[in-house]
Amino acid sequence: MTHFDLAIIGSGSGNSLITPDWDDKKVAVIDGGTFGGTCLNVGCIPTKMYVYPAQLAAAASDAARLGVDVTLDKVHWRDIRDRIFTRIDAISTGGRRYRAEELDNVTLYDSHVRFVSEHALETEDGQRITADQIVVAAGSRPVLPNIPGMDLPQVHTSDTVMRIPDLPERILIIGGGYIAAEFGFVFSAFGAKVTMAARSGPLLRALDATVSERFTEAVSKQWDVRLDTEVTSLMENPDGSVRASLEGPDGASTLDTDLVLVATGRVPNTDRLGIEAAGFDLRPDGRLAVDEFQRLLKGGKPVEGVWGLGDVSSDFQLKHVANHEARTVAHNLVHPENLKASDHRFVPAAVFSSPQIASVGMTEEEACRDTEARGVELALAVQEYGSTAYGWAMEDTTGFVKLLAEKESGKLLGAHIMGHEASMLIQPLIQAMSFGLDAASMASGQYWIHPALTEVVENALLSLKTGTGD
Ligand SMILES: Cc1cc2nc3c(=O)[nH]c(=O)nc-3n(C[C@H](O)[C@H](O)[C@H](O)COP(=O)(O)OP(=O)(O)OC[C@H]3O[C@@H](n4cnc5c(N)ncnc54)[C@H](O)[C@@H]3O)c2cc1C
Ligand SMILES: NC(=O)c1ccc[n+]([C@@H]2O[C@H](COP(=O)([O-])OP(=O)(O)OC[C@H]3O[C@@H](n4cnc5c(N)ncnc54)[C@H](O)[C@@H]3O)[C@@H](O)[C@H]2O)c1
Repeated sequence: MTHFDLAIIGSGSGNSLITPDWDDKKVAVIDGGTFGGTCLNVGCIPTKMYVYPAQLAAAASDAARLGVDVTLDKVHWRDIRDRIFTRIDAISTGGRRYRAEELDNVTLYDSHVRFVSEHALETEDGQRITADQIVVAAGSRPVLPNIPGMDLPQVHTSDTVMRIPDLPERILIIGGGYIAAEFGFVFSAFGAKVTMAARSGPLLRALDATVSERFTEAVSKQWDVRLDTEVTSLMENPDGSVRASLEGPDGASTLDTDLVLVATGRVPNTDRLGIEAAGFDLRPDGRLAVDEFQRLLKGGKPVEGVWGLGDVSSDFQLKHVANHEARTVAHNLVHPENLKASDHRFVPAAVFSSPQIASVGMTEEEACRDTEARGVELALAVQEYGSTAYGWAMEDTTGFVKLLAEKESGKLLGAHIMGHEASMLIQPLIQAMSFGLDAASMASGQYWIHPALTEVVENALLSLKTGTGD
């Protein structure tokens, strides 16, 4: 048995916990998968490294609208793939080497571990690790629906699809959430024929209804979207392609495809952690229960010295949230007398598809419920990109900013943007919500560069006509 001051399960966001505070202490980092976790190896970073060239490829077909003929000659899938993973694999390998070989106080275990009690873990080969403090940062993994044929080699998840040898001619994407939306765009921009089977319509239905409806409408022009459609089985054809059986609003049909991407959500990795041996509380969806200080709970009470962060315990499966929670834990590990709480009030998210989407705060439905319950009036504005000078320059017909605020106070409740660089345009709105800036002061208390696209945000704020306006 080896005892540590700190043991961290998971080298994704967990890896950032080893601050200089631990230089003189014994730390174990334990990871049974690829060093660096999801975001680096199979998540945010490689996907966005595909999204950017996909935007370049897609620009070719859009340019003619503006009087510029651009032809897309070829997408070099292998070159793109190798450029991406040469960079990423080196970061993962270098990070692993640093932890494994270059720090005297850190021991790296390349193994899955399970809890055997509150403060004790066991590796796959039976080594016991105990620690004064344990952080569970074990992430999540793709969930595979129970469909016959899921085990065919042509069936991929986001874990494997980015490393395939060649761009498929036809791809069937099962699911209508974030991963489906991003890969739908990448593969379609690269020239594959994309079909998306979404069990329930419209796509991205967890987002604000206007976004979800208008996104579904926009991408239905780019790829074949089948709403309210279940994939009931997958079978291999003699030529190596796959025949999918679909059950949709018009009844049963079949579809031949070369590759299937399953994007039907992710489950927290708690089922492989021996949680029952330690008795920690789980949420109904399998996440570890934590309090606002990121302490694991047992019987509803915080457990001394055991913490959870990121996808394994969070309400949000987002890297910036995992990073925020890691900063909370990093502080709390060394300041037990002055615990800091995580702040989940204004968590933004972006979907890097085309059109791009970004949102923060309440959806319209949530804001209606919230304002009604509090007896205050709701102000709502939708401003089209096409109503601003930059929107004219782009001949934009799909982009918009939707804002929700309390009418009298001008307090912003939600912001939803769809269109060019939505993930950047939303940042001042996140800032306003985080620091309590009301809509009218934000609109008129600063210059907005003319004729930048940010004017669409300025005009949306002005359109809200909230009580604090002139
Ligand atoms: C395709 C895709 C695209 C994404 N894009 C974005 C994006 O653009 N923006 C965004 O904010 N988020 C994005 N996300 C989500 C983001 O990647 C995750 O929220 C984030 O990486 C979670 O970090 P984590 O530290 O909680 O877990 P991880 O980074 O997954 O780390 C968990 C680690 O724990 C290890 N582990 C698990 N169980 C055990 C065990 N029992 N013993 C030992 N080790 C174990 C795993 O091997 C893994 O390395 C994306 C996700 C995917 C899949
Ligand atoms: N840009 C980003 O921030 C980003 C990008 C990718 C992933 N992520 C994170 O990863 C998480 C997982 O992504 P995801 O797209 O897999 O999940 P998701 O929750 O966004 O979407 C899952 C989709 O699958 C559908 N579905 C579920 N079971 C199904 C079944 N049996 N058959 C058909 N459809 C089914 C759901 O209706 C939903 O449309 C996201 O929720 C997000 O938090 C973030």
